[in-house]
Amino acid sequence: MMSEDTRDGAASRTRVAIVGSAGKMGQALIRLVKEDAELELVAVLDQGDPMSALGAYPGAVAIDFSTPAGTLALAETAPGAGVAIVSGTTGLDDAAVRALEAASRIVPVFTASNMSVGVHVLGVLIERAIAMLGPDFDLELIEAHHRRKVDAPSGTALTLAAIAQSARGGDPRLVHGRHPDVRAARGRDEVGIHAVRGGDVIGDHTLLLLGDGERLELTHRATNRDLFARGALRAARWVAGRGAGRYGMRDLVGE
Ligand SMILES: NC(=O)C1=CN([C@@H]2O[C@H](COP(=O)(O)OP(=O)(O)OC[C@H]3O[C@@H](n4cnc5c(N)ncnc54)[C@H](OP(=O)(O)O)[C@@H]3O)[C@@H](O)[C@H]2O)C=CC1
Ligand SMILES: O=C(O)C1=N[C@H](C(=O)O)C[C@H](O)C1
Repeated sequence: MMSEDTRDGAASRTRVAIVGSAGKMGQALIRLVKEDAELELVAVLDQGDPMSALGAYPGAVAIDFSTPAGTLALAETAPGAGVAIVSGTTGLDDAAVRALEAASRIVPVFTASNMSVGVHVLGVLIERAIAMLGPDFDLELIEAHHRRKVDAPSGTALTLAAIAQSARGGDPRLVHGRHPDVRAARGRDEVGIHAVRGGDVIGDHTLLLLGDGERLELTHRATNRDLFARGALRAARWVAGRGAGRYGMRDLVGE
């Protein structure tokens, strides 16, 4: 754990700690926080650093892009430290999900599987398109990410699939990929979901709405990780000083 000295005049700035600081997102966040006059970087934590160090920064916001274990440790520590949470970590296990929920009864907890406003808008468009097209269009979601991503499907794909399932109604089941052993036509009440991994793809998400004689393709492509970092910093500014509770992109940008 490295502590950063508080600079003169820092009192009015939002103090942030970065969890997962040595990672791809952590590094982007540190760079952008240092460029932002409204933010003050007070601590950086990565694998092996004691989360208890957050106890020195009550009122700060911990921004977490790490792993399920990192998120769990943060969620267990932040309430006692009086630190708000902004977490973008995906592929969380039940323990981390439960710990975030428990933490939100004591401190503000902002979570989003994707901190891009564009992806939030994609979710709104998906909801609207499904409502307007009706049940005769088949829904298949495809995501692509870099070769180092460990969770699949992406958190974003799961969020968008849940939006699609809810908009379709009737409890359609999520079908992961198509397997050669399963010889069957596509069911009507399915949402297909497919993960592609390779190269340096930052993050692509497409919902195919496949009808008879026509199809729609709703796509978001991220071309830079700063996109997600900027969203997380906006969330950190927004969440600082709020009451305990659970918050997300809808609270930040509306709809
Ligand atoms: N919501 C969003 O908008 C976005 C979400 N993400 C998600 O954020 C997460 C991180 O992504 P990315 O930065 O690409 O991943 P990286 O693997 O590059 O970085 C994760 C970092 O967290 C560290 N870490 C592991 N365990 C802990 C722990 N217990 N405490 C603190 N730090 C820990 C890792 O250390 P070590 O390498 O030693 O394990 C690593 O330095 C992923 O879940 C990803 O899906 C990513 C981009 C956008
Ligand atoms: O691991 C990544 O890189 C990303 N993860 C998030 C996800 O799982 O949805 C968001 C973004 O697509 C990049």
